Amino acid sequence: MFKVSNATGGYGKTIIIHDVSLNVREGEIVALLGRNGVGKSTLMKYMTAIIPAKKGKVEIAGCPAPNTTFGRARAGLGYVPQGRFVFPRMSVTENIAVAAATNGKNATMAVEEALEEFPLLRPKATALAGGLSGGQQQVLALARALAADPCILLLDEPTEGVQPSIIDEIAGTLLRINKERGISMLVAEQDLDFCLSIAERAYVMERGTIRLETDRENLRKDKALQQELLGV
Ligand SMILES: Nc1ncnc2c1ncn2[C@@H]1O[C@H](COP(=O)(O)OP(=O)(O)OP(=O)(O)O)[C@@H](O)[C@H]1O
Repeated sequence: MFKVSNATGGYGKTIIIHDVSLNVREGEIVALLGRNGVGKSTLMKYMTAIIPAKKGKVEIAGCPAPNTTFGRARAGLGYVPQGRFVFPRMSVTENIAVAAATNGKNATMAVEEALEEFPLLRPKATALAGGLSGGQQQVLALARALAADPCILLLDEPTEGVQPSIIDEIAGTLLRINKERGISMLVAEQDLDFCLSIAERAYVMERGTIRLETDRENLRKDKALQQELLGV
């Protein structure tokens, strides 16, 4: 349902990702693992058309993806970037309303749905997003992405800067959304345990390429692989 073929791109003349191909099937949660700097975020920026493609193609729900970031969002590609990038000077509800507008959704309804789905945001509804904790901003970034009704969600290091006690909650939330709404997910991470708790399948990146594709059981068992590719 989401497919990337021969993705090659980077910044200016510097190519960071080389011939990357992967797919996420309907209803699946797939991890994109790799050490710092291997190109996970760059690949996500390629998928969302934030950086231009030198080569390769992206398909969303079986159709060629539009060329622009906005077009891809409208085609059903949701994105929670690394560092979350909530709009800090907007309130929680304004952050959600802006995202709903992307898809021509009724903003009031989208805000109510989000507050229903993520009750911890309700007491903060009128607070500025910039004043929330890391975990709360992560939840807001997720709520914002969901407000546009994506069919596939890309999450870039959702556990980064989040207290360990909240990481399990984020895992539970992603599993619930996946199950209840059937949204497929690709999750870029360095946190192996987090990935093992949510993803059935994983791609492991090394130096801008996919080094291997594996499943949860193999990844869990293969300590040598964990050490070599992830340093854990
Ligand atoms: N805006 C940019 N301009 C130039 N080079 C960049 C830019 N962003 C990232 N890079 C380079 O691209 C390479 C891959 O970085 P990227 O952030 O994609 O890796 P990553 O696997 O997501 O790592 P991390 O876990 O640290 O986010 C690195 O060498 C990085 O220095």
